[in-house]
Amino acid sequence: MATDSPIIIALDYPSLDAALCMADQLDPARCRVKVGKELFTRSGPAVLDALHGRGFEVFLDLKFHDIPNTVASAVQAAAEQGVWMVNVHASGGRRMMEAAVQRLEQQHLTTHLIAVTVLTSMQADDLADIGINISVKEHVERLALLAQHSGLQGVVCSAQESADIQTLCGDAFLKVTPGIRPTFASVDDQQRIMTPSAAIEAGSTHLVIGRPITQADDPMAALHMVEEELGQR
Ligand SMILES: O=C(O)c1cc(=O)[nH]c(=O)n1[C@@H]1O[C@H](COP(=O)(O)O)[C@@H](O)[C@H]1O
Repeated sequence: MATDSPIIIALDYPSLDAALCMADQLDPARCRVKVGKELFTRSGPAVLDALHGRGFEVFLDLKFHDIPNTVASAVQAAAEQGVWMVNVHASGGRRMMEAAVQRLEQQHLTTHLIAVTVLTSMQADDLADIGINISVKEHVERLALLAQHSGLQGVVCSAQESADIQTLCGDAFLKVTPGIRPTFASVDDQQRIMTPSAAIEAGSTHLVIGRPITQADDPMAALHMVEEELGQR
């Protein structure tokens, strides 16, 4: 079931049962869901089947980063399981990203392929630690352009960079932004954050939201507040 909502709920849970308990409270007409490393490592492809069976479009967030052939094969495996979106790390480089794009094209697979630029938990000093001595903004811009030139459909970035990327890469290029923090939520381990409405205003096409909803005392009330902030309810 396709939805127009920009909201993607991060199902960061340690078991299939816990993830499905949350999914069963959600409506696939009102949001998409994201399966990440913890849940997929514990539950395997069964979680994808269960979520697809409930009508959800799924973002499989495994952030592949490896040699080109390995990443192309992993992206193909994800797409063959019918996921709506899958991601790689842009820092894996042009040849890695191009190999993944080519593989999807060769296999006639239409899964959206996007690239992580700089993780939303990172700041300039984290980049300096790994030998990158330019600003977060410059590095995100560089990786977004590289992803676009490699044929990807968009990037994962912080909403703080959405406006820049919109200017550089255009409206149609997807800006999938975690680090979303409604005013009622705690910041947790995120660094480059924005509220849902500010993120959309800045040009984000999709908002990834986890703990502010999944760890709320009343997750459905928290989701409702986000939808109200976005003028969806
Ligand atoms: O690719 C991602 O989804 C991702 C990239 C990034 O830069 N930052 C980031 O937080 N994420 C994911 O987005 C989700 C954010 O969750 P919360 O911080 O709980 O809202 C987590 O599942 C992260 O793994």
